[in-house]
Amino acid sequence: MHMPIDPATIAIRAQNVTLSLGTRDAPVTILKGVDLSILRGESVALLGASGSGKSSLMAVLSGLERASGGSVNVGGVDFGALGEDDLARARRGRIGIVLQSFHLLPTMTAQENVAVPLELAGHADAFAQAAEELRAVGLGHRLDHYPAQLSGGEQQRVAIARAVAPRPTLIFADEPTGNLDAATGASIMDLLFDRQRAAGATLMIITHDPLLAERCGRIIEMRDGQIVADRAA
Ligand SMILES: Nc1ncnc2c1ncn2[C@@H]1O[C@H](COP(=O)(O)OP(=O)(O)OP(=O)(O)O)[C@@H](O)[C@H]1O
Repeated sequence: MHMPIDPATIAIRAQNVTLSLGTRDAPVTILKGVDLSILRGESVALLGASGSGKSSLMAVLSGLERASGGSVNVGGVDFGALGEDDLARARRGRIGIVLQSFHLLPTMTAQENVAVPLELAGHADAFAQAAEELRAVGLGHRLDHYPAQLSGGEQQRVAIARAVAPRPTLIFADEPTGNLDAATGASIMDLLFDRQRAAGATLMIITHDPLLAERCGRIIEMRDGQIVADRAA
């Protein structure tokens, strides 16, 4: 018998999501009706050819981009029903994002980079907690270093510490190992899974690496703005 899924266990529900960008005269339809439910605690790999819409889907699911049609519900919150301020508030502390090119603030130390989202989320002891998070990713000896003084792998560790520090329920990673050599990338993935488990978070990773995808619990494949495959890894 098909059991209905308890809504409390659903981290993300997307229904018939479309996304059109470009100009009014030359609109480009990027997402063409995406239906997707992701359970709390799942780890999901998003695969697909370049231009298939992976980053766009992640942008919509993380509230960075608004869907043109359909609905996006994250943790029971309907993103489409929220104004800009409420959407920003809903995202803060709930969603952590790790990107391929790290996106650390160059004028801030590692500790300051990690402390910023904690301060925004209202943590009184943001700096002490940031140091703790950096120790958890093996960078306790690099607190006062600026991004330019860190290797790519170290910068990605800082970015992961920053993303997970506010204890988000959702972690999105867009090709988090894309700029790293294979060995460094593998250790970064170990770390990401470790921090996901520690936070009890749901994880979605965009990757071109089939081996990395197999380490996730579920693999979703996109083609031309649609989901064409969805299976357990
Ligand atoms: N602002 C925009 N205006 C118009 N088209 C866009 C815009 N942003 C993205 N696109 C187009 O949408 C399509 C999907 O892009 P997206 O970045 O989501 O793909 P992707 O699967 O993540 O690709 P990659 O693996 O190369 O990062 C591409 O054809 C891209 O050119």
